[in-house]
Amino acid sequence: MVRLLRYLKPYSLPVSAILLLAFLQAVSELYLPTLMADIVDYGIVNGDTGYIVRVGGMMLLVALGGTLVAVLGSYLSARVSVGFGRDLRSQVFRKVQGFSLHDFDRLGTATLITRTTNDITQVQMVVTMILRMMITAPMMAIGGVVMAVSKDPTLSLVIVVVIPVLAALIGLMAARGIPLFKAMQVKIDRLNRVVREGLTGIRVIRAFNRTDSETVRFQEANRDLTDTAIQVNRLMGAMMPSMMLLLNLTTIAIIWFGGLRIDAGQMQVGDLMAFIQYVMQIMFSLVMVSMMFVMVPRASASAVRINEVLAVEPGVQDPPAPRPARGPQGQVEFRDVTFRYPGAERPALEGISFTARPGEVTAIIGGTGAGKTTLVNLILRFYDVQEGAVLVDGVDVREWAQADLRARIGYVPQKALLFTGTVAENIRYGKRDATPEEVAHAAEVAQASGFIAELAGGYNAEIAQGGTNVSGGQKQRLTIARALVRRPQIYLFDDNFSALDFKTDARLRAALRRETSQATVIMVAQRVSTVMDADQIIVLDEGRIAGIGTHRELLRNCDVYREIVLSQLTEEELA
Ligand SMILES: Nc1ncnc2c1ncn2[C@@H]1O[C@H](COP(=O)(O)OP(=O)(O)OP(=O)(O)O)[C@@H](O)[C@H]1O
Repeated sequence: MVRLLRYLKPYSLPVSAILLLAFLQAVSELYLPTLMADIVDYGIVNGDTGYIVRVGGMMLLVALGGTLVAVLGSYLSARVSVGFGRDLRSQVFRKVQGFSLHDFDRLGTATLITRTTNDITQVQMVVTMILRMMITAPMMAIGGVVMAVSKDPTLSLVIVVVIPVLAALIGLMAARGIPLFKAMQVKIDRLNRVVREGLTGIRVIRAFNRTDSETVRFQEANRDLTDTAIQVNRLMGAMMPSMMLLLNLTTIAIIWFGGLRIDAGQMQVGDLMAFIQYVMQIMFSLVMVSMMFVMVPRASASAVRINEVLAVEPGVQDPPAPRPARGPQGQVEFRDVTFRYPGAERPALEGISFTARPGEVTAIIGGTGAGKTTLVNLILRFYDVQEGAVLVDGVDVREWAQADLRARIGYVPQKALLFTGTVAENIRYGKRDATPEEVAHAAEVAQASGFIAELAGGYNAEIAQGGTNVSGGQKQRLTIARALVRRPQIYLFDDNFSALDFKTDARLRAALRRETSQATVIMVAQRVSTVMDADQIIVLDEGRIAGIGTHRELLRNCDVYREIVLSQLTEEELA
């Protein structure tokens, strides 16, 4: 929690102002009962109307001043804590953006969302409280004790009895409340995860008639959170009445003993009235502190979760002095690369060596799980290799600045992903300042212009969240256009052609050949017809290279390739 407070640094000026205002507010509140006591003891007892008016006026002024500083203090602390929350959220978001894919796999998306939103809100709320109470509450408590003792030391014994009872009550509440608050955050995480899966997987859930079981899963998570929230609220609900009971009992005790002292002529009525108010102030400030005791543990549970994210050292980082590229533009080379996912038994890729040259098409073919996507991910440096090296333009990808490396690459992921926005905006994602002509050209090459023209609004047609209002093949072609518009030196196509029919696939590849004649093209594919005219084909089999060559060469000397070809030919012939 304390570590997060450093994000308050930019607000040191308003924070100082808030603390000063809180101090003034406490002084004014502590002064008021004394003025009131004076009115009663001197003004009323002596019947001195002039005195009453004078001191009454002063009371009004002090109260007005107190109100003003309180309003200003609240305003400033609201601004500071909201700003603090905003800064922290963007810091966490920036950090998460820099995560390697390992970090994402390890933490999980649902908890990252809760941590960026709900957890930060918890901390933000406590920051507001701390700002408002850090000065006020101790000052009111200590000042109240001093003032009460100065009014009547003997009657102050009541405080000595009441405070331990109050402390015990607060301790009891904290002991029960803190574990509950910690549990709340974990349960919110769980609910978020269930909701996310339930919403993103809605098609699969419906297709498999699992709506009921998903609803049950949601209800369980929901009920679990609700039960804990009810327990928390029960506790908070019990807290206020018990505190008020104690306050009222204390007032009765003070009036009782104070009355006896007034009877005995040892105390004045005004002083008794002031005394009651001071004791109230002491107890209220202790209640405020107790609220802090309850809120702070919840926020510190959140703070720990936020710090966990901020403390992650991204697995993939830029080198201190990135090396400029040398060698031919766009060349990709794998030098004896071995890569293993954390916790995996065997490497996903082992002893991979090949070179993909500019002006050539390098195709990668292999069964499912052969390691094709992994290979593409290594070129983008989504992961770092354990052995060997991946070189782009003759420089190890670990020595590149990640942004420079990726700026040279036009990547089309296996799972087509579009963003909310128009068709044109989605294509322009590849190049922010692309002209309408460039966008249209990219769409043309990607064989997307035909269906875009048929969309209501054409290039300005809105894409729904996740691209659900276009077909799988159309989505794929838009993601290809997005990569083409960059005109990069390296194209990475991760199995994007299987979603297309044979005719579109062939047309697209012919158009691509013209467009990418100078660039290095690496394409993962499932269909032999897609890879047949590639300059070199790499056959992957269980993470190893089973053969490299042209279609003809491989047919002659690579069993795995021949098997793939035969299996597909038979399928096509049968069809
Ligand atoms: N994030 C990950 N964590 C752990 N193991 C993974 C991860 N991603 C892939 N793997 C494993 O690595 C191996 C290679 O996977 P990869 O996705 O590269 O295969 P692929 O050839 O692209 O398969 P497909 O054609 O089905 O897409 C598989 O055994 C897979 O289970």
